[in-house]
Amino acid sequence: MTTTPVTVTVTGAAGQIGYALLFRIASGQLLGPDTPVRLRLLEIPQAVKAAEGTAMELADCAFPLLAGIDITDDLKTAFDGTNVALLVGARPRTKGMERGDLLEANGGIFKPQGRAINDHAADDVRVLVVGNPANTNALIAQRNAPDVPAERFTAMTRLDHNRALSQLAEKLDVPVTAIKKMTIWGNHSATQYPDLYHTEVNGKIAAEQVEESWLRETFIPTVAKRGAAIIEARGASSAASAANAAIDHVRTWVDGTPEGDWTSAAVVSDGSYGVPEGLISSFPVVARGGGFEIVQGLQIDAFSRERIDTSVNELVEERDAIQKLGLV
Ligand SMILES: NC(=O)c1ccc[n+]([C@@H]2O[C@H](COP(=O)([O-])OP(=O)(O)OC[C@H]3O[C@@H](n4cnc5c(N)ncnc54)[C@H](O)[C@@H]3O)[C@@H](O)[C@H]2O)c1
Ligand SMILES: O=C(O)C[C@H](O)C(=O)O
Repeated sequence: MTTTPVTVTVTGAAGQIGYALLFRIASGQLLGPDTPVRLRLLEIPQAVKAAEGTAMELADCAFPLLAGIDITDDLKTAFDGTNVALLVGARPRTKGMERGDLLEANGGIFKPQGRAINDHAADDVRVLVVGNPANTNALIAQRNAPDVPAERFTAMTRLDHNRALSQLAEKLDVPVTAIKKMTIWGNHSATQYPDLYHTEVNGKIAAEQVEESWLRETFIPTVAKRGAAIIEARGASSAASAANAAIDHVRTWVDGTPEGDWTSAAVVSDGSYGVPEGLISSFPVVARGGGFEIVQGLQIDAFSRERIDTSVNELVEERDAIQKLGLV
């Protein structure tokens, strides 16, 4: 067993995702059964007491791998020496709020967090942004952390990826383990493009095993609008499945993707597949040697091209909006 604990910072720790996430991190599901973790919980002052309650419950679990918990509303303390930063807390969209207002409100959160990560985090810090709008919040944080290698900032589309696996497995009546090379392209929003033209089910292309009408009229909208469907059904946004996807994302990032498969993550574009350089967009990625690499050389048909462009254009608009607001 490694003896030096890894410091994991979770923002929005008193929220619903925080509650579903922290116990799994402390039990070793994020970094494996041999790695002790020290948790740093960041909350706004009004929610620090609730975070303290969660910390009491964490203590009551007597997790052997939990080396300590700090709770704070101070950014420097939260990110001091952090190795893994899970940026979950965000300003939700409320009635009457325009997209620009949402980006501005989140800029007030992710700009200072990016700076604090830049100034205080460990040299090997890895950042996963979960709080919405996740891709653009990640871009704000990344651009405000110029000393941290850009590829350490990612945003979460693993939940969309997992949703796509599950929908396809149900349609074809196969276990999810029969499915490889699923891809989510673009933004974690309703414009995202879940792509079945490269996905393999038992070694054969998935798009050739389903009706085109199902793929276009059922599969894509079901995956892309699943978040809204959960909110409608639960009266609250997805929490346990979002926490699960965050665990999957970091675990894959650290451990690597299995041979012959890939996953989806929103990473800084290097211009691959016509996605403007610097945007944080979802791609098919493999994880190797502790980093994500965009899968190269896939043929993109006209239908997929249009779908990818639509989602990427939305990201371009969000980037332009945050530039105008002086957030990056
Ligand atoms: N990327 C995805 O796939 C995905 C999936 C589900 C939810 N989400 C998003 O994750 C975010 C969190 O969801 P939730 O259900 O846990 O929300 P929640 O409202 O239950 O919790 C959010 C928490 O963040 C805290 N917070 C707000 N501003 C903060 C700040 N500046 N610093 C630290 N903490 C702060 C709040 O006090 C609150 O406790 C939302 O933006 C949601 O839309 C993303
Ligand atoms: O919180 C939301 O708006 C939805 C969430 O991003 C989800 O995909 O479940």
